[in-house]
Amino acid sequence: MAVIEVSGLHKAYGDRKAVDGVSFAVEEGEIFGILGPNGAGKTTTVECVEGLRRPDAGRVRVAGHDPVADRGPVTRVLGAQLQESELQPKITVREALELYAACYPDPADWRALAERLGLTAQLGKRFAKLSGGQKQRLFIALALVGNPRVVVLDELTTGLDPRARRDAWRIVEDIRASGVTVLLVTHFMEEAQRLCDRIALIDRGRITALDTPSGLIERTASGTEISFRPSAEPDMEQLAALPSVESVVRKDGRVVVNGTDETTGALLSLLASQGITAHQLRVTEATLDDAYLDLTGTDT
Ligand SMILES: Nc1ncnc2c1ncn2[C@@H]1O[C@H](COP(=O)(O)OP(=O)(O)OP(=O)(O)O)[C@@H](O)[C@H]1O
Repeated sequence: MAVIEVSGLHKAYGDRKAVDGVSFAVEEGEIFGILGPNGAGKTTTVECVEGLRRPDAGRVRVAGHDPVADRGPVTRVLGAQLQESELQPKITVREALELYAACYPDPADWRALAERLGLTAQLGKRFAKLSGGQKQRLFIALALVGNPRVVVLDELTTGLDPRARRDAWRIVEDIRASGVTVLLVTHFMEEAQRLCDRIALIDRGRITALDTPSGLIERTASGTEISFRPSAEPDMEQLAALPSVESVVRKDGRVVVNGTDETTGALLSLLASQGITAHQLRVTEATLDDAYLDLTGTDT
């Protein structure tokens, strides 16, 4: 069942079309990624989902409710970690959690939440004294304290060091495992590939592709590259006739075959049947980066 439905969403700031006909549906229990370069319209899209912006046109529903007209019901099902959030510098972690918990009719146990997010030792610490990773973990806790069905995480790991980023990824996986649907905005490929069940690629206000990470990668022109030094000269025509082969070339004493995952096994069997050994074998799979460049023609 779709817990978020967006169809034909348009939003402009003056003459600038920030979102230009975006449609997607997020299924209950998935991590759905919105991936795109700066200024693509990601934040504007999720702000319309959160009810923070009124769409110029189109329909948005969160658990069947209109986020602008039905503010109350939407606030009860949706938790949000906003991009570049701030709290009062002097508020402590405990005070922030208590304050936010008091805003909901059926809040989560904030102490258990703090424990789950590794914040127990920081409960007495003031917001201004927290590290970047601790601040982000607090914002995730505040997004979860209302026991939401859906949580929106916007640029969660921007500015975090690699360790804090990996900690945040584990937390996102844990949130999904607890049954909460996640709408994740990011411009990090690795993050989208690792976490998301499905990804909408957005560029200049439009969705250019929507698929699973592996589905997006399969669509890319750059598939699997297999290269090796043959122990004896192979028959290049036979190599070119293998399944899904796009090209076979000789380069610096190596044979370079471009194909798909299916090509690798067939190639190794053919070489074995001819008594040829593939020395220094390298198999390179396309990544989400390649798919992104192929599908949008833009770098992140
Ligand atoms: N309040 C605003 N007033 C005017 N223009 C805005 C406003 N907010 C966003 N824009 C413009 O709308 C476009 C989309 O911005 P948006 O923040 O939605 O993109 P984004 O994909 O989230 O980008 P980023 O990754 O940089 O946050 C951009 O060109 C941006 O400059």
